[in-house]
Amino acid sequence: MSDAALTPALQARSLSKSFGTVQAARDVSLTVEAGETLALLGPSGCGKSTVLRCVAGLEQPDAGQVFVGGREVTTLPPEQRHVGLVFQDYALFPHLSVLDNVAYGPRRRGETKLAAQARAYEALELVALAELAGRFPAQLSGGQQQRVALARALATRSPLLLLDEPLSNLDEKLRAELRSELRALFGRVGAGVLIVTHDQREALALADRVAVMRAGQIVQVGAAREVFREPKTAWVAEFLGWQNILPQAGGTALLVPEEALVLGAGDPCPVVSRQVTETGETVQVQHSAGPLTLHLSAREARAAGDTVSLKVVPSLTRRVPDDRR
Ligand SMILES: Nc1ncnc2c1ncn2[C@@H]1O[C@H](COP(=O)(O)OP(=O)(O)OP(=O)(O)O)[C@@H](O)[C@H]1O
Repeated sequence: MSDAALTPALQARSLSKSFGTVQAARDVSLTVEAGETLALLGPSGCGKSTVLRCVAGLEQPDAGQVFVGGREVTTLPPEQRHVGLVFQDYALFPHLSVLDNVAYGPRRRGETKLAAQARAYEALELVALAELAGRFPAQLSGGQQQRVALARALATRSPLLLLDEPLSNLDEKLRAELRSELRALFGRVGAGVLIVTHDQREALALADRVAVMRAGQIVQVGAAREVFREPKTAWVAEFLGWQNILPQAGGTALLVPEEALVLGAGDPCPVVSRQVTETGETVQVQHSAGPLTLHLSAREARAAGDTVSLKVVPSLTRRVPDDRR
């Protein structure tokens, strides 16, 4: 492996940033390896965009350092950092063709018109839009415009791509389509990708690793599946969509995954509420361990009456600190 492949695409070291009395980022450190996608995931206002903006050079951190491809860029302006940016409002130039929108960056950095356009074509091919190169932004769908914005970032050939909620302006169908396209695209491009999102599904679908942020700090980082399967605290579990988090004595909580629930065994538990879903029903039952939510198939739902026999397999549950307040 070459040195370039070993050098991380991004290293952020102990970044802190305050706005007045709001500490938007507190001692945030993260690494994005070359070819890796890391999702920065957290609720609205937790500081995700602030971290991204400090990395991009759109915000100057109060403390900490930023290295892109091994080069320190902490005090450099955005255009000298060699990063590709894609933001929520991916504002394309309306008066330029798709090709010229994508060629704009390379052109500004001094490439000849021909070289810049060749590079733009290459980037448009990566996002499967080369045949629309002659159109103007107003003649494209929202999803196509978003792909042009991506192509524009790809045309920079930066070792690091920064994406802030890149799919948030699209409808659900397009989001689902682009999600799977993006993952394949990131794989082909080989750049490191830092993607900011508050959408758990997006993080799981797109990222190799996930860093969960809360109130300016990273509270858990790891392989995406591992973080979703093994949240370290009750707050992280709740944020990631876990439904069965039972408060316990001593400031802890019991995490009960669905696979720890065995239907048809154990005590009969009263059904407290039930809701029809696409695949069956979601029911809440009162178990001796506490209230539990479970998803029943249509057949199981038909068999369930006012009570459901339910056993919790203790070895599949986990006790974690309850830090939700
Ligand atoms: N330029 C600014 N001036 C003042 N406060 C700011 C500024 N930018 C961000 N903040 C504050 O810093 C905190 C973190 O904001 P940030 O935009 O980084 O959060 P976020 O996690 O990206 O949120 P969202 O998902 O809603 O975009 C918030 O309390 C926000 O109000």
